[in-house]
Amino acid sequence: MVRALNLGFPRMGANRDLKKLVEAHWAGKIDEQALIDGAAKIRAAHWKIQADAGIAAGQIPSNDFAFYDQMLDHIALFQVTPARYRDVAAKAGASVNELKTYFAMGRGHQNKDLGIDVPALEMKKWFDTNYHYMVPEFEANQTFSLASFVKPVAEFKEAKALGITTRPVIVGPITFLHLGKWARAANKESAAPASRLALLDALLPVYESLLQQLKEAGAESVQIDEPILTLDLPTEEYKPAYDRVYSRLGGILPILLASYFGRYGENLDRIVKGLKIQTLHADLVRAPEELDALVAFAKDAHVGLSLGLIDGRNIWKADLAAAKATVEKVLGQGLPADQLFVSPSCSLLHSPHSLAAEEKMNPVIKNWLAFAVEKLDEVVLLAKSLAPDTPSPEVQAALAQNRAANQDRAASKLIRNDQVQARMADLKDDLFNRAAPYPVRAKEQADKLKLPLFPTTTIGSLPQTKEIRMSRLKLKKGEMTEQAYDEFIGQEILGCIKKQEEWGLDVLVHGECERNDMVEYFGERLDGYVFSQNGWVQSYGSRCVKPPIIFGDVSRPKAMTVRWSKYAAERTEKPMKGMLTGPVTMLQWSFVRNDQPRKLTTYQLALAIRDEVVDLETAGIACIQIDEPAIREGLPLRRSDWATYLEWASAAFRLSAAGVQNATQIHSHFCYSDFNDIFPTIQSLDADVITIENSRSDLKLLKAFEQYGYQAGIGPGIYDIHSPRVPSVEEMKERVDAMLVFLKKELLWLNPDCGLKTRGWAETEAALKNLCTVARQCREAATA
Ligand SMILES: CN1c2c(nc(N)[nH]c2=O)NC[C@@H]1CNc1ccc(C(=O)N[C@@H](CCC(=O)N[C@@H](CCC(=O)N[C@@H](CCC(=O)O)C(=O)O)C(=O)O)C(=O)O)cc1
Ligand SMILES: N[C@@H](CCS)C(=O)O
Ligand SMILES: [Zn+2]
Repeated sequence: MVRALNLGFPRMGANRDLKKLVEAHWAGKIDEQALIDGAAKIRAAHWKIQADAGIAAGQIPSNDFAFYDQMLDHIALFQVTPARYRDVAAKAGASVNELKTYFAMGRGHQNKDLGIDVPALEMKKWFDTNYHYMVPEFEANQTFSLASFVKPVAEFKEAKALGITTRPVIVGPITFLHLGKWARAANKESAAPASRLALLDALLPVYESLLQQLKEAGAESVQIDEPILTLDLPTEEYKPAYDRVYSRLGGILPILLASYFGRYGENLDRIVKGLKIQTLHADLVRAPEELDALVAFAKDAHVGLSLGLIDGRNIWKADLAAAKATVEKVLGQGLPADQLFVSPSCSLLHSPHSLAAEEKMNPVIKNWLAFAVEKLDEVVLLAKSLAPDTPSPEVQAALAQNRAANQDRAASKLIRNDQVQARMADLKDDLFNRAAPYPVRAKEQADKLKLPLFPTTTIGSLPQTKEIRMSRLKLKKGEMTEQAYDEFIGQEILGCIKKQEEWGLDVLVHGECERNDMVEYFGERLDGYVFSQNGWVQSYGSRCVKPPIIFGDVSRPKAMTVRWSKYAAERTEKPMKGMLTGPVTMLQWSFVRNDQPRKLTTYQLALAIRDEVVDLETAGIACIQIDEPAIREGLPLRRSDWATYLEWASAAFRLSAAGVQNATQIHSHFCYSDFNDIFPTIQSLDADVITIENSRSDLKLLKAFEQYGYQAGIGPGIYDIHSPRVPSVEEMKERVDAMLVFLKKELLWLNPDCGLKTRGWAETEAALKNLCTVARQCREAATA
């Protein structure tokens, strides 16, 4: 029998229960025991959903739960907690336990009375997803040991007590080391070895002990996630490491080795071959072309295969007939059915919980979708359809429904817009380029905007207070009229303008208070998009996003932002920045149609944004920012695939921006500063000003701007907004002076990092006042 298997389930719960639980705990509204009990209830509910769906015994994951992040769980489990967090516990005494230390690593910890002020660990994108993980930090002489609370064992036992046999999931040792970094101090000491794999000797015994404990607790197998196997890896270094790890761990428990988000490629032959594993999981949604190689590998190595045929990264119903045909092909090649599993392509962490709560969605489109709970049903249905005996009438009916839904989608008039198609067929080259080169534009912009040296601005959003979010909730529930909501938003924008004028900022923003999210807001206003009521996906910690869904050709029925931008611009003498989300980020942070290449969808988005850019200009907006924070995260995981992506991503941005006059200043923003490997692409965007998140990065990264002779405006964030800490004038001035080593003063803009929406007003106000003081000091120094 081919069996149904799952790799991971979304943690947040049907109603973002985990978010509410941990945030209530952080706010001091519930104690630690209530948090722990609440989390156990969420886990129990999720195991039951999977068991009830029919995921086979032993194929349900455990330890996929985390209060904050799975990598952070491993940091705590292996006691890799950096000393500064252990100091928190020491200073705070008994009031700080393991869980508090865990949250301190996730979100930082401040207690002025006790002299504690530690920022969070670094956070990074999890591969090409919109999920973020906490980066483990290693000392040169790092030691590892199991914490007294062995979470994977505890959760396995917890499920077992509920009558559910699970397979614990752990992040593999090589992925754990690869995704980590050397602590700064270790970096400085030349004693730090070149490769973090040097730490394997110390780490491996801890994994052995963990697997041993899992075995003693009754686990029959373990899932080890090694997603770095989809990356380019230096074989000569990684092959011996993988051999060593899996020969030792594979001797303790049967291993399901899982990689996802792409192909194994040459790593299959060069690294995975010969490893002591029982089953190999492959993402056949991202890499269907790899099937034959996988089957040959599995036969040769006598290894089972988990065929990841149900898309864990998107929300479309699977084509179960095609998936069934794929499995039958594998069976036809002589792989025994009892060594075959059908599964989601990756953990369902990246899928929203369930469609059940979607009461308002167009039922025609809803019928095309599957969220996590529905994906489990697909996996199980696929397994049942492969049973040797004739499928039951229920199975046949469900398969027929699946076929009908996919046929309905393919033939639907809803997905096609002839006007969009006509524009797409007529994309002339000049649409992709500004009328004049940068130096000409810069002069016209300077004449128009008359900005001082070191112009100051922010990245767009200002604090989204509880009051703003509650007003939006009331509007949604019909408890507030649209008129009252609009009046409220108008007042909020006015407040934002007054504050910015008072502090002395040069280019103002309206504050984005009318937006729930920088992608969802636009998705709600574009045709070809549908949005969910409850399709939340974890982004980091307790923060979630609700990606809108692109189901058809994208177009803009009417202006999306002009009303509030114009309103704001008319209420100040200072330039007001229009604020848009760029086409690549719209694509990257949405669920995207899978029936045409992503490039075409991005160009459609670019045309819609282009129309908005032109309308903003017509409305008198002289600076327009097109945010592209996700352009780098969209980079394919394999270097050989980069060039194609970068070419169309850059073209899409230019298509969105190039419709304006020379005197209109196009800004763009990126949430990262390490451009070294894609700098020519950044240059090719031809923006007039770029702002980047930089305060937590090494200033040396700015060297690329000098090296490549960057000539346009550049605003590296001069303070970190991720903490309520207010940076002093001196501290920011020092940072600006250090930046001037790499950047010409004529090009430098002064701004904070992005994301002020997550901050409160008190610290925002104090920090931005200081930032304006720094600008004044810089100007005085430059003219002295
Ligand atoms: C820049 N980032 C973003 C990414 N992706 C996006 N799609 N958007 C981004 O901004 N990826 C990279 C980073 C990730 N960073 C963040 C930062 C912050 C959040 C965040 O704050 N998420 C919020 C949800 C935002 C939202 O949609 N808010 C709605 C309110 C929804 C809601 O919860 N309402 C409550 C009532 C209100 C209340 O009690 O506060 C309810 O319905 O019960 C809105 O403003 O209307 C979060 O809370 O998780 C995400 C990613
Ligand atoms: N304009 C957005 C960009 C976030 S990446 C903001 O300021 O929050
Ligand atoms: Zn950003």
